[in-house]
Amino acid sequence: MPNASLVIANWKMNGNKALAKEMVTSLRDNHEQFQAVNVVVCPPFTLISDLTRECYYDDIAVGAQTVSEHESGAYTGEVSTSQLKEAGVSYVLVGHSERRQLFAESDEQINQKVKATLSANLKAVLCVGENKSQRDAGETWDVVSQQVKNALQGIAPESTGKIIVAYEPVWAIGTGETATPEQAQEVHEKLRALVVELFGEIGNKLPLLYGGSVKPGNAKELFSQKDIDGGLIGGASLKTDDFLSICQAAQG
Ligand SMILES: O=C[C@H](O)COP(=O)(O)O
Repeated sequence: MPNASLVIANWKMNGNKALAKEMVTSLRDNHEQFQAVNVVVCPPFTLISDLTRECYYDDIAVGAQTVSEHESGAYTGEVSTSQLKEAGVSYVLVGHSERRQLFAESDEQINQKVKATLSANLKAVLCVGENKSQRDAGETWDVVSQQVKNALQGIAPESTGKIIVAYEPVWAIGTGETATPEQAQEVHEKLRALVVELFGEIGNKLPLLYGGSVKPGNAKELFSQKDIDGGLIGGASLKTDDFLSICQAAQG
């Protein structure tokens, strides 16, 4: 039976004002069906104010898809943690595989972004995951564990309450090829042990999300796995009905 606590929508470079309104209206109207689930929507920067304006009296939080590791200054095109905070953001995705691949974000930069996010008292959603060739070579856990260790280097256990880890196998992102619940659980179980090793017992409370072609049809089974506490949803979060079904599946 699913008992997932957190579902995050990542709209990537999609969406518009109409979708922002439609999504919030739909989540609001159906909220009693997923009361036990924290729902976060991460739109493009330009739609953050639309979402925060619509959500401010609801139990829906707004997130950003990335952030600068710098506080302010001559970084054309970047957005800082304090600017996000002022805009009403409470979650930040850090180290999404598209940022790593397409924008060459390094482990060191991701570590700085996690630190900047936590210092601003925002929640950091650290994204990790192996690509197809790494999985085929049997390197999944080496890759994932190293990404987690590098990103969380120097983070004090006191910050654990503001960290979420999202396991997103790159080969499952936007491909329709979901990790099986067993494949996902296998990595999540190791992730659970790793965060306990890094932070102590409090690591047992750190939410571990699965992402990668989560759909209404597979969400319930994925969310039923012991160490899967919710999902990071891409494509299906752009369709109001699908996203709603996934939020309902999280509650069980
Ligand atoms: O951040 C979300 C993930 O990249 C998953 O995307 P997807 O659900 O379209 O596979």
